[in-house]
Amino acid sequence: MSEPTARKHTALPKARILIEALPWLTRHHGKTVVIKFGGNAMVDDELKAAFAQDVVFLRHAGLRPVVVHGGGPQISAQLDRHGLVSEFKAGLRVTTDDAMDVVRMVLAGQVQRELVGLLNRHGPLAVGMTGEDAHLMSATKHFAEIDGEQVDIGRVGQITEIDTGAVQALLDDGRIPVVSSIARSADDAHVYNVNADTAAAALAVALGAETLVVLTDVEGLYADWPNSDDVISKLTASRLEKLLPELASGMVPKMEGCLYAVRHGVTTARVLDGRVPHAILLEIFTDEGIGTMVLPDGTVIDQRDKGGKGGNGHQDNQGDKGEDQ
Ligand SMILES: Nc1ncnc2c1ncn2[C@@H]1O[C@H](COP(=O)(O)OP(=O)(O)O)[C@@H](O)[C@H]1O
Ligand SMILES: CC(=O)N[C@@H](CCC(=O)OP(=O)(O)O)C(=O)O
Repeated sequence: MSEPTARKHTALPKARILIEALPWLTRHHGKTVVIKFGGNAMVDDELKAAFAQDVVFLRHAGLRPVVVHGGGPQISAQLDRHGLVSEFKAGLRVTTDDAMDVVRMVLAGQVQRELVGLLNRHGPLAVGMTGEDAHLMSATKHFAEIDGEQVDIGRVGQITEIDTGAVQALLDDGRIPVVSSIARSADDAHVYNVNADTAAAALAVALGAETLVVLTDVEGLYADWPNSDDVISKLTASRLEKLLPELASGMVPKMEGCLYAVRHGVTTARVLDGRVPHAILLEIFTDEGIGTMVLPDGTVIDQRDKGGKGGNGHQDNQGDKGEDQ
């Protein structure tokens, strides 16, 4: 009759793992988390399935997850099939009227549908929408700024207004909104292409989210990219602001989005490696913080403050203290 005891012992590590999550479950319960799922982190089927599991896990753990997705590589591939070139200026796609049709078709008709399908394998949870639906995102024309000049990049929008009503209703109903980064035009009958990082950050602020999570295809924000692969584990808004001019194109909208989010009420913004399976669960529910965490200025971070504001396994990065306080 010793078997039940032996079985209990073998299961103990699992219990420890669950208990490790307890402070995080307590802290995040009922909180809104906006997750940006990016194009380059989105190309592997196993990773996509793991991402969907993580988001459903968050929902069942009592959080209110909202997914905003990109699809840059998928858009570029489809434009190529149509014989249209992909050109980026200041990190944004130059979007002609023809290209806009393709962007909308790929994001809303292909990428979003796939994500909704993956999430709904776990139950009737995900509902897809674009920024056009129920006036979720309104935008006006955005001009890229290159060397101090305003450059016309076509139908690229800057968000002017967010109406969170439909998203809040879905969240209140226990659903997982999956949002494509296309905005309705505030001034004509057409739509605008919005960078998905920017859209996710704006939505996180409008929803009063606790956390913005941006998945990408690198470990996090590198301190001296491309010369070194030292990841900045944690930094404050002011330090990030100083680093922004040194960042290269793909990271610019991500880190600008993180900065905007923490400067407008979001408690933490995190950039995570979407190539790591279950990166979201590791980040949110374990002591091993991964990736880069951006915190509002003046946040006091204590490694022992498990489950407290900003206190998971993220190590202080040198130079992070003092200059930002
Ligand atoms: N300081 C930096 N730290 C990390 N990545 C950087 C940095 N500066 C530029 N990058 C580049 O930004 C890329 C991420 O942006 P992007 O490819 O647009 O991501 P996604 O497709 O996930 O939205 C990285 O693959 C890297 O090449
Ligand atoms: C204006 C602009 O550049 N829009 C992006 C929208 C998709 C996106 O942001 O996708 P990723 O997150 O995968 O890069 C684009 O057309 O590629």
